[in-house]
Amino acid sequence: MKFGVVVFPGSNCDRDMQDALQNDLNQDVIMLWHKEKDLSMFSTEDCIVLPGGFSYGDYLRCGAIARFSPMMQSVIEFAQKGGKVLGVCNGFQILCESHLLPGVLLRNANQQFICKNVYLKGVGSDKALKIPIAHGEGRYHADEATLNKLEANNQIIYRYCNENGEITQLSNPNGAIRNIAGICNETRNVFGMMPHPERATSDSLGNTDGRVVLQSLIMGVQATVTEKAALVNF
Ligand SMILES: NC(=O)CC[C@H](N)C(=O)O
Repeated sequence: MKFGVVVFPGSNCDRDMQDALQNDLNQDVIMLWHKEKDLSMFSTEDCIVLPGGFSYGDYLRCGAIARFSPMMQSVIEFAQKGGKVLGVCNGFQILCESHLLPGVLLRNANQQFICKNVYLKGVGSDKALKIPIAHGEGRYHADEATLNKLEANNQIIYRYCNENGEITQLSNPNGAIRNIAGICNETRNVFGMMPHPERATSDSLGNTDGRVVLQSLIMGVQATVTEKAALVNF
């Protein structure tokens, strides 16, 4: 499995993602400039990553301009063929703006940029993962019908929780509806999350919980059997 990491003007987590995948998880990584369009070196077993950052300075809405980059047309076609796509933070915002994932990311409830460690729970898992967030527009929102569909299809992959894995209002850092931190599409090949697993993959960073998240992409498994069911195509 190969990874392609798309670099937009204003991306700032592209090198972190490359480093985490290459050096901490021993994967092949190709960096892709957003003005390019060629994804012919990737098969549908591979994964294109849209990293975090401030593409186009977050003008209009986060991700609203990056969505029109030439590379995004190829990413959309790649996803439609069943190729795997992961969007982290700004990448998640771009995936929602591109309609590869349902819903939107709104300004945080407290109107502040929030940069801290939070806890996440994978669907069906008891273990809380400690992963950093760093965003100003991370409050996931969708209409009731979409949310009910996401729940029914097990598409809500990660929710904010407390240290003990309890999903509470206090453990929700940005006011995201139903504590949603990450979702996947119906066909389970496009995945977006606000927290940054690539910032938590090495002992030198003092946290390796992000490895569980990225490993699930690589191995096609999640930490638990239930999570595996939820991420069946990963
Ligand atoms: N770390 C990031 O990707 C930041 C995302 C986006 N620019 C925001 O502030 O919401």
